[in-house]
Amino acid sequence: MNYLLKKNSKKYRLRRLCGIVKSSNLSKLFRKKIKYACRYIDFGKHLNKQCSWGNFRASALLGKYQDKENLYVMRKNRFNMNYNVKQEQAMDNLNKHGSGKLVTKFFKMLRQVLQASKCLASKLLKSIYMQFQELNANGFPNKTDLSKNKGLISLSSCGQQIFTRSILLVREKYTDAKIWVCHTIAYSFHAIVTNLHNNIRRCIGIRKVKIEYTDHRKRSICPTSRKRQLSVIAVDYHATRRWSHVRRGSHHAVNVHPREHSFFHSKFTGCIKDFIQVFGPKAHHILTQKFEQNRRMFLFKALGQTIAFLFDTRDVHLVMKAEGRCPHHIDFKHLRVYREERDYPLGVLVSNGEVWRKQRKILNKHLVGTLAMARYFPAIDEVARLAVDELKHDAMMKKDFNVEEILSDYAIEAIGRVLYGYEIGCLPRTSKNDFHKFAETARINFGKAKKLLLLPRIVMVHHPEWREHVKRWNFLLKTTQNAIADFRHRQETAPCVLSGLLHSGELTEDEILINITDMMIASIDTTITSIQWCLHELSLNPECQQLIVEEYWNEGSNLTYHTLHGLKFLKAVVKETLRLHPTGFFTCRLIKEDMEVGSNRIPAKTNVAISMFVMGRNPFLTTDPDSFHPQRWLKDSADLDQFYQNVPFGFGPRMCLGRKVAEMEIMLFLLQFCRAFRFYPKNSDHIGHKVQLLLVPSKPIELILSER
Ligand code: HEM
Repeated sequence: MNYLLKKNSKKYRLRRLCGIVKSSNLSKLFRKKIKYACRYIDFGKHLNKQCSWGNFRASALLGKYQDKENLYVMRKNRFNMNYNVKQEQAMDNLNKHGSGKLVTKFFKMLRQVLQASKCLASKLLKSIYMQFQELNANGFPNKTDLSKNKGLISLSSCGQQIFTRSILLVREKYTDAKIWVCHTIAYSFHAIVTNLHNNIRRCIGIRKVKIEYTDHRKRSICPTSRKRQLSVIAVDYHATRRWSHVRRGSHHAVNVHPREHSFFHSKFTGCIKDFIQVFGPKAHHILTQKFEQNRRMFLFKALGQTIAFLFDTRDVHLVMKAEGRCPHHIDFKHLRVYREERDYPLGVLVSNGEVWRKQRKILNKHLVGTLAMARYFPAIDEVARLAVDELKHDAMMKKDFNVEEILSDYAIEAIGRVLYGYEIGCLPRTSKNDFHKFAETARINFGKAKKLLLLPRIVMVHHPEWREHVKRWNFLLKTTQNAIADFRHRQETAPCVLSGLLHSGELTEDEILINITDMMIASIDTTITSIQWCLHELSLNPECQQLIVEEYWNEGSNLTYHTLHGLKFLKAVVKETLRLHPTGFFTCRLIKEDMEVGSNRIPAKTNVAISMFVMGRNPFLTTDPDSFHPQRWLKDSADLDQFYQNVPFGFGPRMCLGRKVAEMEIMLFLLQFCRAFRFYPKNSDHIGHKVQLLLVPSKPIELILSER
């Protein structure tokens, strides 16, 4: 019969109620009274309907306490605790009407209660939501907080919406957290939880939820037992701790176990528009939005490609731990196809697996060790001084100068000296040469790459842009070939990467050609942009400029590679700038094995992307994430969250090959620049970000310089 009635209709609920009452050994008269009284009961249109249904049913069952005393106890426990029903009014009613009319009066009172609860429940909802917001802002409770009772949130057993919302909030942060619920009345709780099922499923985007009722010793318990009396919800951070401070036996633990869920049915899937935007100028903005919505992961699936963006440091750490000896990078298809068609080796940037590992090991010897870096220090220091001298000269002659132009010359010359060991003619400035053209071509290539990257191979090689791409790459390789030939003709050069590679004979000529070209390309724009951002932040914070200079004088003016690394504040300025403005704003890995991210399973061979921009500004990892505050890096910490806040060069064995060179270039330029000038922004315009494969300033950074 019930099934013929529309679900959730008043009549349907009534029938169900009667069914319950029947089974609870009540007198015939009592059942009749209930039936009658039900007509007057407000089912809580303004509340979540199912939620008032849960309360009502629980309350109705309690109606079997027919004597005055018990009703009072029930009323006190149940209603006064949660709904603030006026006790005296209820007592008056009881006294006036006596026990004969008790049942009818009980339902009248219940109606009042439900009406009163409308506004109270919404208040409660608000307050619990606020508590969660506060917890969100201050970080979720950790073990210590839990033991101090922080993180306990009182919850009305009626608050289905609240409960769902709370679970949702908790799950956003800790998907594998256990949710502990201690409740007022097991009956109503069970009803709510059963009804909640659907809501939870909808909210957290999983298909099936298995709910287990266990006590604090993990023993199964009957959900309909009526022993428990407390109304608390809390989160056990690592699901290892028991609620020792909650009275023994006074709570139930409800473990919400998501059943295994297919990754490809995740509700956090972006549409094709999102996917294209992720390669557009507002990509950083889109990712920040997705992070705010989903906190943990977001999936872009379009044009035959799937990328899962991970936002949580724990997941990123898992990726890093699982990547092994040979991390698999995203496929730079446009470069790979060009090289394969011409029988060139793929080089360290494009290759994967053992081929990559072999080359990377050899290149590491020349670009990563302290010994190698110390050898390049004098050359880069000299180029930094030359660049600042040029600026001083321009300032003295009151010439119009462009910091970006000088920075470009600096970046090309500095990497040129590291790779080739001789002056490549960009600083001191002379006329434009092939390396200027090389940098310009590389820049164009960077900008156009995304168009080709999105196309399938067969379409890509027939696209008009492909011909241009080939021409540009022919030029880039030719320039490197000429530079290598030039190196061979020279009698003497400073220590450099090329001499090391040629002498060791570990790489073939073609491998050297491709890797040197890639390194040159990878270094120029990344370094220019990073220095620009540093200058921008320092111009807004003149006290930091002063601190850099003071630190330099305190360390003693004899600068070497080792004393440079003693300049802690300068280092912190670079770190803080790259946290706020990571030039390469995301990196990718192809995961080799299935990975669990909360309730989702990411299958092996999926591209996983990690956004340094989003992680750097994650409010859960640091306080005041949008402000420039280098001091936060002055105390060393082994904290995982802090580590992943600052990964502008990537992480693991596949981390940027030129990290040490880039850091040295940036630090030396800033040091010389701050020693020479005080500088301020030319206008007060806000400078935002724009993505051109790299994260660059949305407007040119213009400075006013005054000599120190
Ligand atoms: C501030 C400047 C720089 C930034 C922000 C930067 C950033 C990055 C990032 C984020 C990656 C990907 C790392 C990963 O996937 O985990 C990368 C890779 C790479 N970078 Fe840099 N980079 C910079 C300067 C340089 C310089 C100066 C060189 C040249 C010596 C260079 C050469 C490379 C190469 C060859 C790779 C590929 C490494 C591999 O796949 O094994 N980069 N860089």
